[in-house]
Amino acid sequence: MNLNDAIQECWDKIDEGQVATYIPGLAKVDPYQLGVYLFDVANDKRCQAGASRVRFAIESVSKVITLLYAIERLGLTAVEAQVGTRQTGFPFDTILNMEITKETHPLNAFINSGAILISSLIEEEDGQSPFEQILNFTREICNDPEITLDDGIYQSELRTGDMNRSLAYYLKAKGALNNDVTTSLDTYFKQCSMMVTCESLANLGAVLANDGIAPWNGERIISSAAATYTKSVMMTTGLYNESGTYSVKIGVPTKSGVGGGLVAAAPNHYGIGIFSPALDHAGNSVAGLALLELISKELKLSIFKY
Ligand SMILES: NC(=O)CC[C@H](N)C(=O)O
Repeated sequence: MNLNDAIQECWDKIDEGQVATYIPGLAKVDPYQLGVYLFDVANDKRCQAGASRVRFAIESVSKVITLLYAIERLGLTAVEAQVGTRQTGFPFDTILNMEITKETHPLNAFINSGAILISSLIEEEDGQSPFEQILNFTREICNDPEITLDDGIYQSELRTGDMNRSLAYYLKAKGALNNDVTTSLDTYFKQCSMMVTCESLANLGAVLANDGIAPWNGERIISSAAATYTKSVMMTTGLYNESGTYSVKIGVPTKSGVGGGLVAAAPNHYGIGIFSPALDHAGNSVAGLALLELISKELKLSIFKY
């Protein structure tokens, strides 16, 4: 398929969304950007188009990476004991996700409470802070040594992160947080502020699509069980309350971030990274999802159909 034509076809969708304004560093981003990077795992081919080399804040796509890292460090059983795999009927950052259900543990790892909890599971090791370990792991699984923290975004997250603070204190009050509130939140804010490209996310998707093995060098980065678990959770909760909508429309495990990034992993086929910062009401990239839908249909990627 011609990716440039696909971008043209989805371009007008940008006008249906808005960049995230609740984090000032993201409000400044030009909405008129759409980029894609495709990593064909089966045939070891890559192609890209549009704003595929632009760096943007990873935001909630980092929740995939910290989940994988926590599973690698603690084991799947230990992580499953701390966080659920259920959908929520509420936005990703609300305390209702925990208060309504009266559960001690967050419903899943991709709402903010679940992600803060996962970040709290990672402990300082060999003098490396939890964030330093996450950054190193991100560079490895995204095959991108140039990923760094953007201080402007990080400061922005700190300034406007009171909702996340309330979630962390709530978790602490319930006895669910594994580290102190300050460290857990700092790790979370920093992981959201890492700067990636479509290629970095396509590489992450490619590892997941390839059952945990990096297709660029044949080395296993994560266990098969971690890859399977994470893809399942991406399918059911990766696009928040719209996960069901896109399960039907796209049918590929996908995770979004409010920086406009999307990572998709089509098992045994493709790792896909997409960037377009204008978001829908749920916090998902509007043009990005339109483009992913087009790609999924064209390349026959839905896991439910083929
Ligand atoms: N959905 C997202 O990408 C949210 C991440 C953002 N840093 C927040 O905590 O609100």
